[in-house]
Amino acid sequence: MADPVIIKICGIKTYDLLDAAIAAGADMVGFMHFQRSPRHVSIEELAGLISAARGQVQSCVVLVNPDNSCVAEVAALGPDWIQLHGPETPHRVEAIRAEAGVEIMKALPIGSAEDIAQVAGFVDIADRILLDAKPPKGADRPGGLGESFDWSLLKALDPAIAFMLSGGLTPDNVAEAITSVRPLGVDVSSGVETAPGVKDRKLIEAFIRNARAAG
Ligand SMILES: O=C(O)c1ccccc1N[C@@H]1O[C@H](COP(=O)(O)O)[C@@H](O)[C@H]1O
Repeated sequence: MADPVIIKICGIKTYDLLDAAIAAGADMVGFMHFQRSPRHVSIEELAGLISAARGQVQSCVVLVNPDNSCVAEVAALGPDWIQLHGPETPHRVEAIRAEAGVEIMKALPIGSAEDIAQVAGFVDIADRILLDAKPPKGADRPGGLGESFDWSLLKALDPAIAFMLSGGLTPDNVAEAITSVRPLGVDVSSGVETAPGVKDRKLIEAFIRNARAAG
């Protein structure tokens, strides 16, 4: 029997919604530390949220092209994962992984067949790969826009490469995403919100229920 799909609820800002995601059966929760995100939380807030998650659900801090001091500050809080969601090169991912001493998930933007080719360069360097929709030109952030990409592009990916899928997932399309793409896991932010940065307990529950039913 295949392993159950990993479910990550990203962009959690409050203890209430952290509890809701845990109660609904999330495997991972994500906390954004990126000023331009509507889901941004400060280092002080991160400290509390990571502690509250510990032992209950895996925690993941999402950073965008962080400098060494940011990596050190976040790593000191003891998250299970750091997600790198910017234009970090394989060399930089390797350096951050060594510096942080926590597992690294590298997000890669997919918008065309050429984007598939870059994935292989990160497979032996990151602990996990996350494939997300490429943001439109001029977007003010590299993710969390609720946009999906053409999943059929993934047919060109080496089937031995395991990855998590994100970008525009919702309670309504997550089952189809799982059955057609067969990802290692799914990651959602906008699709379980009523407005940017405002998570909804019922949408989190519906997303996890529908993902579990499919996966
Ligand atoms: O959520 C954000 O604001 C964000 C900002 C910068 C980088 C990544 C961000 N979010 C990540 O984007 C994907 C997809 O999100 P969505 O479901 O399409 O809204 C997810 O991994 C978020 O962690």
